[in-house]
Amino acid sequence: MPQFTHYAPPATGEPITLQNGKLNVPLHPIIPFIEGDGTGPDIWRASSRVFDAAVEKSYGGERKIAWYEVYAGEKAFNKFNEWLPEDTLKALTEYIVSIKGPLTTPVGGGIRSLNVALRQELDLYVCQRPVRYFTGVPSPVKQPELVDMVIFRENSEDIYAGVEWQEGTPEVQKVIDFLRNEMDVKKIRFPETSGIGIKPVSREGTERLVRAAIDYALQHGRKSVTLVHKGNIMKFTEGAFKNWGYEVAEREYADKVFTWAQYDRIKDEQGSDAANRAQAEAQAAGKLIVKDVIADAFLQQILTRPAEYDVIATLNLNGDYISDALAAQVGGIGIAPGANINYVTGHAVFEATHGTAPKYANLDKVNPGSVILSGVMMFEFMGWQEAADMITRALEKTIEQKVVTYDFARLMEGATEVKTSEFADKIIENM
Ligand SMILES: NC(=O)C1=CN([C@@H]2O[C@H](COP(=O)(O)OP(=O)(O)OC[C@H]3O[C@@H](n4cnc5c(N)ncnc54)[C@H](OP(=O)(O)O)[C@@H]3O)[C@@H](O)[C@H]2O)C=CC1
Ligand SMILES: O=C(O)CCC(=O)C(=O)O
Ligand SMILES: [Mg+2]
Repeated sequence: MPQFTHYAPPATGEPITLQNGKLNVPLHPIIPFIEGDGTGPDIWRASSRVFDAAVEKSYGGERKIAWYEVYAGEKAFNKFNEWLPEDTLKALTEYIVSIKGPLTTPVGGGIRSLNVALRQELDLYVCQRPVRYFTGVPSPVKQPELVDMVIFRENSEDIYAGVEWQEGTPEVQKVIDFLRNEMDVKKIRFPETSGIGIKPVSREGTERLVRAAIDYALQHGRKSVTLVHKGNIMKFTEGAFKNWGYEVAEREYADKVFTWAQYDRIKDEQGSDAANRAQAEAQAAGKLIVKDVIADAFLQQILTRPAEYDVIATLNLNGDYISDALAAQVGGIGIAPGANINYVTGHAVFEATHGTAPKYANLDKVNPGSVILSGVMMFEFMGWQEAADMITRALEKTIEQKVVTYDFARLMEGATEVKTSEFADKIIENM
């Protein structure tokens, strides 16, 4: 057990451990949580009551979470003069499964984004974000129920790695000189006034992400995994992501998948009819289809043909944009959950897709649904399926009763608008 300097774990409760690649969850697991900034405290107060009630009602007192508050963001800075204290990293590492609210990005600090820093420190290489429709939620599209996707966003590489240099600094000048003088780069349009960012995308990073997406799809009986990329332009990063994705699928899942790369090879050698036949046979045999689409086409097709997409594997920045776009399509960011996971070490930090929504801080106003559904994902990850299902059913019922927070109420006819805390009360009542 590591030594904690400022805040120690609760006296009762036991750690979750990893044994032979499987999580071992005790009856009273210690689970660290970060309340979050802005609307985080309002949302956490409401969500944690829902979690405790679901566990109590599902297991009659036999199981109970020992919550362990750890600090990051503004609360950590105000208490300890640090944005991301060492104790927090130790706790998230030691106790394996944790949950957090949204965190503000410090202005002018050394840390670019606390969220990205957490993902990098724990090497949480998958950002997993399921997107489905809940009956009754106001949506801007005609058939939101056709959206049922799970995004696997690469969480450790890409332009998000933060390798960039500011315009006008000696550092950026050095990089530009290197590119021009040693790498024969002639295409930087305004070299004297450019900032430069570097986009690393690796074979290992791609393979572990695509592996996680395929494993998930196979375990959950999904029909396809789509690699979303902009490889026609960024050939050695996003294009390589596509190629490496197909390679790992064919190499490691040969008897379980049929890829569009295979389709193309059959088409080249034997013609379209043979390729279509091969794909139809693979589908009839229950094989998972691994396909790809260019990111801009994907963003229009999720609106025009959402039923064609299922599990999505994509790079970091594409995944960030796609998460919010799909969340909006099924009714908004207020109910968009997520998780940052390392499927090898078992480490997982659950969190909403949205940010701190600072203009609503301390108004007890915003929708806690995203964090509540992130908790559902956490319970599923822990194998506490009964608690997860109880929350999902109660949330569905509450929305069907049109008891909703402001974000849904403003778009729904006949809705009863409630506060964050009252929404949680109603969910608990509906359990
Ligand atoms: N993982 C994380 O911790 C993340 C942190 N951030 C950080 O959050 C801060 C604010 O970012 P910003 O770009 O404003 O994005 P936000 O997601 O915080 O807010 C944008 C808008 O989304 C809507 N919204 C967000 N959360 C909710 C909710 N729970 N219920 C209902 N509506 C909601 C609101 O819309 P409306 O105005 O229409 O009511 C809000 O104004 C930044 O510092 C950013 O870096 C951002 C993303 C993720
Ligand atoms: O860390 C941040 O401020 C933004 C992160 C983000 O937008 C996301 O994870 O979706
Ligand atoms: Mg985002």
